Amino acid sequence: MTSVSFEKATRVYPAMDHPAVDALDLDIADGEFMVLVGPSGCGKSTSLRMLAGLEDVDAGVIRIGERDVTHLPPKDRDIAMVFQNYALYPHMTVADNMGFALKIAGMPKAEIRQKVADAAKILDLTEYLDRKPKALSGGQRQRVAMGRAIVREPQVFLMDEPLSNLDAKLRVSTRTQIASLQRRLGITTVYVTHDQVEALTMGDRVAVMKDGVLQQVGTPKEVYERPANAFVGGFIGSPAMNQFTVPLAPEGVRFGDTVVPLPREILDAAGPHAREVVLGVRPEHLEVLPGGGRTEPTGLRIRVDVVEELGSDAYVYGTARFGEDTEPVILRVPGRHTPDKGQELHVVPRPQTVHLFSAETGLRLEG
Ligand SMILES: Nc1ncnc2c1ncn2[C@@H]1O[C@H](COP(=O)(O)OP(=O)(O)OP(=O)(O)O)[C@@H](O)[C@H]1O
Repeated sequence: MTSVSFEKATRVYPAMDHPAVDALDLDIADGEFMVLVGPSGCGKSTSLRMLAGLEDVDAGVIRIGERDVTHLPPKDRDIAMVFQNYALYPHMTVADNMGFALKIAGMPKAEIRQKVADAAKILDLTEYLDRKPKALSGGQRQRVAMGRAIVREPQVFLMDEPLSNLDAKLRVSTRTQIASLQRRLGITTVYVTHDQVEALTMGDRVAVMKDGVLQQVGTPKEVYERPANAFVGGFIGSPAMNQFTVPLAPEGVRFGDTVVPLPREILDAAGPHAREVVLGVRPEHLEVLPGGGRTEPTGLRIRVDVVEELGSDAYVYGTARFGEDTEPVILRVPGRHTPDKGQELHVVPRPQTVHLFSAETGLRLEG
């Protein structure tokens, strides 16, 4: 059983006014693929480096399985790390790069050869074993870096943005390969990325961080469907969730000249003194009201600025007017109903799809 746990793990770099990682509590199960995700500077690499033993832990404890590894040197942790730049030795062949750690550990040559051959087969690298890294494509180099980690049969894989040097198309295919390889090998993996799409498509669970603080841990579906706060709501999902600060009405929230009704428990959760809340609506959950009817159109008025055709769907980038203010809005509409630039639309959120966050704390308001 190789679980990993961070227990109030903290790293404070000298000269920083807040911890780079602030009392991180995170349990990763045996065999789990956990993705740490967040914007640049949120502390995800520092968390991974603390787990690897490459960074001091100023407070708290880190465990791999039952072992307290907080102050163990990297070599005694039974981990293998895949770095962003792959860190391959240019003068060595692929086979020597992959077997290097085993050679240092004193493993007999025949055994090394066998392990390297097995890993090369899994990674489709057999025909490249005698080449030097410079004679490989970016994707092949990435696989050699993976191979070097696999041959060590570690208890835990650590990966820090391992796809960032690949072009967009290769990144998509490689992330599927890594995720299925991890599932086949069943080795507990901690993976760092700033790319939320990568996080959602690869992770069994994702841990979202901001400013050194863990915001939410959950399955991709959980963090997408029930973001714990406005930050997670805005960070997870592409294009981003629309967020509007709107006034509360007795039965719901005022959205343009329409009241969007909300269940009593959610309104109560906003608190007796709240006058405003943050309404989060994903682009696919804003419905365009039919125009040209006899009744006055209601909802929120939006002017269309840009339309991005995707074939089956289109993204509509517009501007909404809120009293004196204007706010950018993104809608996803079926391709056959694409509006024109400059057109005015009236939209309302589909019932049961809105997210409500406190205007003061940003926390999700629950019923
Ligand atoms: N060696 C260091 N000395 C001082 N500050 C550091 C050091 N390494 C990182 N930091 C700071 O700690 C914070 C967290 O950095 P970290 O590299 O963990 O973030 P990250 O989320 O991985 O970002 P990125 O995606 O840009 O790599 C940042 O504010 C960064 O500037």
